[in-house]
Amino acid sequence: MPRHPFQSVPVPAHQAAALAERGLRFGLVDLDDEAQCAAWLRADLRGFYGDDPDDGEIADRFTPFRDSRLAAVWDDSAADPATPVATVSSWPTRLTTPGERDVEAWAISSVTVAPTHRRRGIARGLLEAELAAARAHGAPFAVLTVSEATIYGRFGFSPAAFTASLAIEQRRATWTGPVPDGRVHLVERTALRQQAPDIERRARRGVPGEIDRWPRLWDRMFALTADSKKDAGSLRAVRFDDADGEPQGFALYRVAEQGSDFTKHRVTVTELIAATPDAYAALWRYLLDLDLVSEITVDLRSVDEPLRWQVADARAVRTTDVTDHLWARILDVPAAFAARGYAAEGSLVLDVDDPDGIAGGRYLLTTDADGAGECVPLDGDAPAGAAHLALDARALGSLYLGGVSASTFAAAGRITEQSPGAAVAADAVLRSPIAPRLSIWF
Ligand SMILES: CC(=O)SCCNC(=O)CCNC(=O)[C@H](O)C(C)(C)COP(=O)(O)OP(=O)(O)OC[C@H]1O[C@@H](n2cnc3c(N)ncnc32)[C@H](O)[C@@H]1OP(=O)(O)O
Repeated sequence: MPRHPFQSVPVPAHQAAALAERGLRFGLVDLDDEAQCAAWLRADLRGFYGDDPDDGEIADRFTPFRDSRLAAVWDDSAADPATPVATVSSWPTRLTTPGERDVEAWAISSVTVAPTHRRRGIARGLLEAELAAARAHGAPFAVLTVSEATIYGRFGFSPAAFTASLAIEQRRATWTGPVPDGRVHLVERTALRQQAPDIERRARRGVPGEIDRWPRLWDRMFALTADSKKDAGSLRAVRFDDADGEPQGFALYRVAEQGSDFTKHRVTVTELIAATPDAYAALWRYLLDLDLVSEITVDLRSVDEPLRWQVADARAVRTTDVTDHLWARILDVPAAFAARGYAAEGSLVLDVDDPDGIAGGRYLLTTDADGAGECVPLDGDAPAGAAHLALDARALGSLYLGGVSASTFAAAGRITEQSPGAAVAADAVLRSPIAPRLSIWF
């Protein structure tokens, strides 16, 4: 039985009919049909070149999908008709927005089309059906993380939050930041697993771009799932408790030897989550003080890490990669803009072009000095004094979390100022003091 109503939102009849004309069956996976679920999982893993799971692994690996809506395309004329030739999964999630707010978003994942069936418009059918399902559910956004940056723009998605990978030359990175009260404890990872979601919930309130994590993701992060247990031995866990003994942050890391020189271990930080600046400082200081270490690497960090400003030699914290990570597709402009906070009082008119006919129109966004905003469709002319911009739905999706400036987009020719100085005025209103970031793949 589906556990949630959204899992039964059907695929649109016209999409199913279009694929049926090509001899393909498009529909939802029956979550009560174990064989169908197993075949869907195998097709999904195959699509990403993952190992084919053995029968004993299937139930465990399928666990998170029990809370998702799963759709598939089957080709009854294929040699193995039971295994889908295309897969997609989706679920509603909370997306953190500027001003410590959040909005519902429709997360899309597991988009695969079998190599034998590619470039015939099947993924287009899946994506258009997902956007229809998201709207039927009432989500103002659809979000995803991408394997390639060239696929999803055509469906109205655009990068909205970014991540950085860091390589830290540990001996040059002498700690000069604060030394907070409280203690870092080496802890047992299964106990920390229970505390981690609460710490993360508090930590992510201030970080636009984060979405809900799910239980199996946590289990995997702590090497507690069948497929991650083999790596459990090398995983180290530390927790920071504040002066009152309250857990406020934790880090997970692995230490590996580099050849025969025992002074040059490499530390890979797999997670560092801090609900307070003290926890952040204490955990980084702990890592930078580890003995016998030459390098610390970490992925999926903010593009604007305070750490850079907490070490003696800022060049010891090297950014090795910056990439788009969360892609967003705006579906309901008034609902989306009512669900974030604003940096300043202002009045913006947005002329939004959306070739898919989803989010287009003229909107008036009015924000007050307390950071609240109201966004309504506007029939007439822009009010006097309002900053007036014309842009497409993708540009709007990128601006939404405050991670890309309107001025940069104006300079890039991606938005047009309809009133002088409109981009700078929009930046004053839309900017986020915390760089948007998403710290997981989904
Ligand atoms: C959210 C996620 O799950 S991200 C993961 C995406 N999946 C993967 O990377 C797994 C490996 N790749 C695949 O499974 C498939 O190649 C997919 C899903 C990327 C594309 O599936 P297809 O059925 O071949 O795509 P389809 O034929 O519907 O193409 C739709 C459009 O995207 C374009 N397109 C498809 N694949 C790509 C690509 N890799 N790069 C750029 N454009 C692409 C097509 O040209 C087409 O453009 P148009 O409709 O504007 O003319």
